[in-house]
Amino acid sequence: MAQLDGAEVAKHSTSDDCWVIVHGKAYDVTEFLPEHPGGMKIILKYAGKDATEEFEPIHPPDTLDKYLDKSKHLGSVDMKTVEKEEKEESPEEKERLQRVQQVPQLDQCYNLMDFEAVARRIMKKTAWGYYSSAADDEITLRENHAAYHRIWFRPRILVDVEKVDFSTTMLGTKVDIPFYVTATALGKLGHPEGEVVLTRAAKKHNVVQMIPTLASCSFDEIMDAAEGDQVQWMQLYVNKDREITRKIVQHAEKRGCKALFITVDAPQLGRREKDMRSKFDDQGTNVQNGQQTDNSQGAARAISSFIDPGLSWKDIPWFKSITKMPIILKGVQRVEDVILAVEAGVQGVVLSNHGGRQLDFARSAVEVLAETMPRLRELGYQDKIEVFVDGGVRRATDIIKALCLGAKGVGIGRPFLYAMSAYGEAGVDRAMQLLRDEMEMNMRLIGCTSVDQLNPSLLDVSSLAHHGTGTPRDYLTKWAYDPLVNPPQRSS
Ligand SMILES: Cc1cc2c(cc1C)[n+](S(=O)(=O)[O-])c1c(=O)[nH]c(=O)nc-1n2C[C@H](O)[C@H](O)[C@H](O)COP(=O)(O)O
Repeated sequence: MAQLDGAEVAKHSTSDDCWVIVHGKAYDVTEFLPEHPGGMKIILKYAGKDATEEFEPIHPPDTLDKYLDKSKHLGSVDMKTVEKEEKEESPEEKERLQRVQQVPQLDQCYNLMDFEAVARRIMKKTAWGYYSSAADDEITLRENHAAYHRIWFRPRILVDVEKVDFSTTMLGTKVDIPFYVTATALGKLGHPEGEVVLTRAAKKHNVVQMIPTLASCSFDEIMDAAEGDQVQWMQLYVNKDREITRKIVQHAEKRGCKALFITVDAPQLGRREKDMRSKFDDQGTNVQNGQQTDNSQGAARAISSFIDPGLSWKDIPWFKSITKMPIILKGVQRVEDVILAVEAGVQGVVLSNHGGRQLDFARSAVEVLAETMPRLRELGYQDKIEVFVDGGVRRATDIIKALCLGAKGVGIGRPFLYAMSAYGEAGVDRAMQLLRDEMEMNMRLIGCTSVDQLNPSLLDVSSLAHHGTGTPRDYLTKWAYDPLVNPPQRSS
């Protein structure tokens, strides 16, 4: 079949007749336009043109093969005949590219928050907006990390802590350190290779990677990037069309995924205003000219219209009928639902509020954990289910606190995205190594040599449930004795 000419494709550039080019091939998307989850405007912006750069971070490469009828695949395009759009870099983009040139040396990152600081300065606005955003006023986003600061250690002393081993098992898989890479969508917003960067770093540190439904890479690309007996889990957003969900789950099991994490806290994706704002700007929608603004709610809403808000406990038996993989409910937020999960016969829960991206003012996972484990022990359920937490974990002390309270392990999201976005695989590798070094030191300092010694007696959680009550200002110290504020006056 002769190659299509760029000028020919350019003729099809209206909402009644719309062709786009992706990865050197032309597609007739006219009938698909009204169904596009991200709205029509973003496609029409590239009507008759090459849309690859915009398409790439949001859609796995096999998207068009999977979801666009073959009759709309028009064949390859002679890209030499496609007019290149001269993109004038905005002043902000010029400044950002300068900051990229001045990125700090990787070994100047000493903790996970350093990666966030660098990523914030160098990431594209859309990417930073999507990764960093959380729901509404982002109270829960901040509470997720702050809650760990309300837990204090009661360390043991005079324990021989020369040999420390913090390996453990999660859902039957032996891991070197009790965290896993949790599911976070759209990896290619931060790095051109996307989620496979996390796969390689997870292999190096023998930690598990959870593959997101909404990955930029295709599921098979991420599975293929795994090496040897590397373990990966599948995170699932349940589709309204259960046949699609069945196919995804059974394919994941066939490919060797070792567990199915069903996300249950997102019947609708949360309202993430930073994400919405950046999408709004990037589309150059000019509300001043009275145009109907695109109602795309940012990347999140654009990619999630398929999620079934009707998912409920009555669906669990169906999931157990279509897969032998252990089933874990990700996004449980109260002990009553953990008990229902045990009674529904699932193998685990992740206590999580989606990194604060869903219901604002949901409690932190670690607070729910402190409520849950004593109740499970009362009911004799503590060995019937594996309990994980995620959200706001930024230090090994956070991991140790969660394990002392009874978690099997913790999921970590944004820090690895930021490390990947700023420094690629080397960044994720360093982030994991930093956590490993912190784990070794802090296990020693609390007087433990293995994970099974971690228990609630090592913690003081008496402040944990006190949300946001700071300690009263000690003005006496501040004003009367603080030499920086009131330097001693020379006596006359
Ligand atoms: C940061 C982030 C988190 C996402 C995430 C995308 C990003 C950029 N996405 S989302 O687009 O739909 O919201 C997912 C997702 O695909 N599926 C999911 O189960 N959790 C998703 N989460 C939540 C994630 O699995 C953890 O619950 C959360 O990241 C833990 O908090 P930290 O980021 O503070 O570690």
